Amino acid sequence: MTTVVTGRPRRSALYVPGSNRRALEKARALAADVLLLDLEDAVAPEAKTAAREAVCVAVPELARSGRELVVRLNAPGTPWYADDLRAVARVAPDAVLIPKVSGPQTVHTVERDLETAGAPDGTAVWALLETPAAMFAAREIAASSPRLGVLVLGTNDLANELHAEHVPGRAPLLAGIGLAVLGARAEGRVILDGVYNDVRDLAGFEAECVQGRQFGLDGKTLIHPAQVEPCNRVFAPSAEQVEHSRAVLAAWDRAVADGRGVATVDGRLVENLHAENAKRILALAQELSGQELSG
Ligand SMILES: CC(C)(COP(=O)(O)OP(=O)(O)OC[C@H]1O[C@@H](n2cnc3c(N)ncnc32)[C@H](O)[C@@H]1OP(=O)(O)O)[C@@H](O)C(=O)NCCC(=O)NCCSC(=O)C[C@H](O)C(=O)O
Ligand SMILES: [Mg+2]
Repeated sequence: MTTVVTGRPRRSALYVPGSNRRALEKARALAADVLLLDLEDAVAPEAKTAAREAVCVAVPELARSGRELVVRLNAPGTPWYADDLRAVARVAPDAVLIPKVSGPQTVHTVERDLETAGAPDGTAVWALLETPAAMFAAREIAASSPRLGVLVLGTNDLANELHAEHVPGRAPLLAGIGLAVLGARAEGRVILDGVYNDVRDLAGFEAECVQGRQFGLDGKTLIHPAQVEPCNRVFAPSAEQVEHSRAVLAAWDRAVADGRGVATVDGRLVENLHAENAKRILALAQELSGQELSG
C-alpha cells in the first residue's frame, strides 16, 4: 500500500500542557487541527494528578469545538500510566498518544488496557516514535493494529538518545525521519513531524515545516500558539497546487476517455500515480475549505 487516505486534516497538532490552566483555556480559540493535551513530559511529577483531572474536565469542553482531541498519557511502565489510562478512557478523546513506543507490543498493551477500561472502540491509539529502536520498527508499529491511528515523531527524545545536536536542516535526524516515513507510508498511515523548540524563531520554524512537507509528512507537532498559523499555511495545498491538480485530473480523464495510459500537462508526463496524488491534494483542499466555511 502506498497511498494515504486524507481523512481529517492534521496540519498542526499543538501540545498543551495539562498542568497549565491558562494554556488549556487558550487552546479553545486556537486554530490547530489537533490538540495534544499533555500528561507526560510537559508536566512535572508533583503536578501529574492535578493535570490528569484538568485534562478530563477539558476534553468534553474542547470536544465542542470540533477539533481532534488527543491526550498524551504517561508511558506504560511509569507510575502514572494506569491512572491516566483509566481516567482518560472515561472521557473518550479521539485518541490517546503513547510516548516511547519502540515496537508493536506497546500498542497491543495499550489496546488491551483501553478495552479493559471500557473505552469506546472509536478511541484510537497514536504512537510517538522517539527512540532509535522505534525508527527501525516503524513499519511493524504502523501495522500493529487497526486501532493505530497516527504515527508522531518525537525528535527531542530521538536527538537525545542519538547524542545528536539540533542543527538547522536536521542532518543528524534525517535517517530516522526517513525510516519512520517509509514505515508509515508502507502501511498507509498518517505521520506527523516533531517539534521545533525555539518559539521565537518563526523563520527557522517555517523552514522546518517546509522540510517536513517535502519529506512527505502530513503535518507537524507544535509547542506554542505562534507556530499554528505558519504550520497550517505550509501544510495546506497552495492555490498553485490546487490549480495544477485540477489540470492533471482533467488531462488524465481525457487520456482515459481516449484509451491512453499517459497524458501531459505543460509538457510534463502525467500517469495514474499523478492523478492519484492530484485527487489527494484536492480532497485535502476541499476538506479545509469546508472547515473554513463552517468555522
Ligand atoms: C514553551 C513555553 C514554555 C513558552 O511559554 P510562555 O513563556 O508562557 O509563552 P508565551 O508567554 O509566549 O505564551 C503566550 C500565550 O500563549 C499561551 N501558551 C503558551 N504555550 C501554549 C501552548 N502550548 N498551548 C496553549 N497556549 C499556550 C500562554 O499561556 C500565553 O497565554 P496568555 O496568557 O493569554 O498570553 C510554552 O509554550 C509551553 O509550555 N509549550 C508546551 C511545551 C510542551 O508541550 N513540551 C512537551 C512536548 S514537546 C516534545 O518533547 C515532543 C516529544 O516528546 C519529543 O521528544 O520530541
Ligand atoms: Mg519525548
